[in-house]
Amino acid sequence: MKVKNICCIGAGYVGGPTMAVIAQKNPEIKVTIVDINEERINAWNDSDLSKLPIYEPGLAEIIKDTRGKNLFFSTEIDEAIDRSEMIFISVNTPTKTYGKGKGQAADLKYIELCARNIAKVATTDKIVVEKSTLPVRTAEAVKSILDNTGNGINFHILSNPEFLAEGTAIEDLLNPDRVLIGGESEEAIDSLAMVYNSWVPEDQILRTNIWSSELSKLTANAFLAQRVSSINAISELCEHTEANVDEVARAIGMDSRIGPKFLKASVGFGGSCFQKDILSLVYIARNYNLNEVADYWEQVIIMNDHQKRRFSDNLIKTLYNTVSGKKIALLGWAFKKDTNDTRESAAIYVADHLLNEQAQISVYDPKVPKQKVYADLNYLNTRSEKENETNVAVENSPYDAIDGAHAIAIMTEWDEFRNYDWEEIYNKMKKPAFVFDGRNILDKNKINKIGFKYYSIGQ
Ligand SMILES: NC(=O)C1=CN([C@@H]2O[C@H](COP(=O)(O)OP(=O)(O)OC[C@H]3O[C@@H](n4cnc5c(N)ncnc54)[C@H](O)[C@@H]3O)[C@@H](O)[C@H]2O)C=CC1
Ligand SMILES: O=C(O)[C@H]1O[C@H](OP(=O)(O)OP(=O)(O)OC[C@H]2O[C@@H](n3ccc(=O)[nH]c3=O)[C@H](O)[C@@H]2O)[C@H](O)[C@@H](O)[C@@H]1O
Repeated sequence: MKVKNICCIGAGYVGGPTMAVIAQKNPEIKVTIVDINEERINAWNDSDLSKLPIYEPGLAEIIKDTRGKNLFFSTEIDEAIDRSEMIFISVNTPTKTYGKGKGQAADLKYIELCARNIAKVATTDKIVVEKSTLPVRTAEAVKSILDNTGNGINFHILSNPEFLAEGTAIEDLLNPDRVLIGGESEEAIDSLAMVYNSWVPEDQILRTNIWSSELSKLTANAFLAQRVSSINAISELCEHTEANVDEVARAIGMDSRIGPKFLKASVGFGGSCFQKDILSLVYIARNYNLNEVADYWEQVIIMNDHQKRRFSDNLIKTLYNTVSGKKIALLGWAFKKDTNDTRESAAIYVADHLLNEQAQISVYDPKVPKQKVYADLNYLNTRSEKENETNVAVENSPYDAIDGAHAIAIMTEWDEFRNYDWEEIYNKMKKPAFVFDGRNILDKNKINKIGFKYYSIGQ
């Protein structure tokens, strides 16, 4: 069946870019993205494209091309559901913060609400596509809700996990390594494959059973995160042995069996998904009493927490064992470059740790607004909002952030950081001027020559 109307529930980092590309590549399909968050929908509809709720290179151009033609953003959820033959569920699936599985299991309440909503309003047959990342066997629950609370119509459930990375979302969507579709109904799978076929070659559209598809998404993220934790583990060993982690990464990455990607040592991975998805995998494994499997994957998170912690511990130790009253400038707050997303960013935890040691923090990030920095710190609940406000300054210019600072900590690998006038920065800082490069982006020789005391990861 050729689909004419698509609805996507969830106008977030996945729903927005994914549907924008689907709309651009399928001008004959009307795509409506709906969300309960009115403010977010209004921002997607803003005529000023710099106000879109998500920053992604290339996204604004596609929105400009498609919005109002065959791409629509709306809060009229029921109407969009009933009008569409295919409904993507792209809502958030965060780690549970309450009850059974607290701190580990994925919270599926938003998924269930979507399923109930679809069942309630749908009057014609629907293909329901799981776009959100879900624990393996969630489709069983979704199907049960749809079949038991629906109006006697047919629902086909597909799993179509998303593999885009933030900062390169548009590039990843336009040139995916593969599109994965899991399901039971060949016809439903064909309908979704046809949507992607407008730009993705058939041999890159992988068809599997629904459980393999659900589990592949968690597995892919677990493997990617594991590579980062593996190289970060080696980075600590490098610091004790005079080996250089970037050289080690290059040497092993040239082995075609290992490959060069995802071997960049860092202050620790962040982002909304790696930690949440591994925790979800660990929880599932424990539920099946597979404790060795659970312990194995849990270690990836333990290593990542250790890496964040040892970065700030090292900074404090180097600053003569105290940062009390000292100004520490954090360059970067986003969890990686080219995104305004700060979820689980290492910067939050490093700042929190330094604040516990009574440091004065200043922050500069090219894309993260001031209120987001405070919201991230307040969410931790470590101290009062007032204290965060007093001890943290968020600046609009990097030169203001570093003015009079004892140390700089580079938290995000924004390209612009490389090109700053580091001589001027040096002149404006307290001496000795320390730089802790959590991303290994600066030229060590150049920085040392200026007079900085430079510390990087794994070198
Ligand atoms: N952020 C990323 O790069 C990636 C995320 N994913 C997965 O995609 C899913 C969505 O992630 P994001 O887009 O980052 O989340 P997000 O939090 O940016 O967006 C989710 C949106 O869903 C809306 N929503 C929640 N419940 C709703 C309901 N009942 N009805 C209507 N709207 C509702 C929220 O208001 C929110 O705007 C998650 O499962 C995540 O694991 C997968 C690949 C990449
Ligand atoms: O499910 C998801 O949400 C997505 O999670 C990741 O994408 P994302 O988190 O957006 O970004 P990544 O590029 O994977 O980076 C994650 C974190 O690891 C860090 N990282 C990455 C690579 C590396 O070599 N070293 C390293 O420290 C990054 O700085 C960042 O903090 C995956 O790469 C996507 O395929 C997946 O769809």
